[in-house]
Amino acid sequence: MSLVYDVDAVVLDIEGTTSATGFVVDVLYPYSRSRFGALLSERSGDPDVQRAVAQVREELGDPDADAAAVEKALNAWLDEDRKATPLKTLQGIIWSEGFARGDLVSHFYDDVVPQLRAWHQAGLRLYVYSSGSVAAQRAWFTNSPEGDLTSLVSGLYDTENAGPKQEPESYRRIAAATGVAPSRLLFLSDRPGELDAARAAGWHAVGVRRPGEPYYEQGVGDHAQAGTFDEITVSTTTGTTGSTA
Ligand SMILES: CSCCC(=O)C(=O)COP(=O)(O)O
Ligand SMILES: [Mg+2]
Repeated sequence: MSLVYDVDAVVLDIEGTTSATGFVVDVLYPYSRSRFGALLSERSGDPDVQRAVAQVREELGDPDADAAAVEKALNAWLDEDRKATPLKTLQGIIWSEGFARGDLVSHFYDDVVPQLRAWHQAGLRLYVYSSGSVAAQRAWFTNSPEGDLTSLVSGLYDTENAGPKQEPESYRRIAAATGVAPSRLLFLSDRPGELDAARAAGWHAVGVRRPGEPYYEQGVGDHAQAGTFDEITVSTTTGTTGSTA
């Protein structure tokens, strides 16, 4: 099936779409798991840590949960791969420091970076909307195997600044923030619930189905689908580029 879109911006999911879930789960998750304890005990005065800990306590329904209980909850959510905002905030702090230190280098599928460069060159704006925190996204694009890609990206959205990925309102919020009309936005994701929410907000949506990814067998419902970014032709009749990531 030929996938051709005239839009002004492409919004990218990361895990399962630009990048392998296996890499996130096998490399990034253990990296954060082994560092939650130190973060909670040594950086409890950091405002981002404080905010995330308050959110964990709220989710637990226990305002007095101590550091051990908070760490236990974070590890349980990691085991379930639950995309809880405070978990993602704390992971983002740990990962961005790991990327800056040179412990970590991100992963992109081979077809992704050439296509992002081509779309950017053609005048399309590129945005990211991921459950991973904005700090994690910035580190991810800064520390790619192909060097710093942040100049390709015009903005970063996560569940904290935009809201849950399966709710149409989050996509309306992103459209308003970018100033791009919903009908001029294309969302690429591996998860049908996210594609449904984007479409309900008036966006174009394409499901990316890569063999070996968790949602590959389930498919993307009645959404248009692509196996790689090469299969998606995107052009813009009105767009201009810019990078604010
Ligand atoms: C650089 S973000 C790391 C991946 C991650 O933690 C995550 O939750 C990604 O979820 P997505 O919404 O991109 O599928
Ligand atoms: Mg995903």
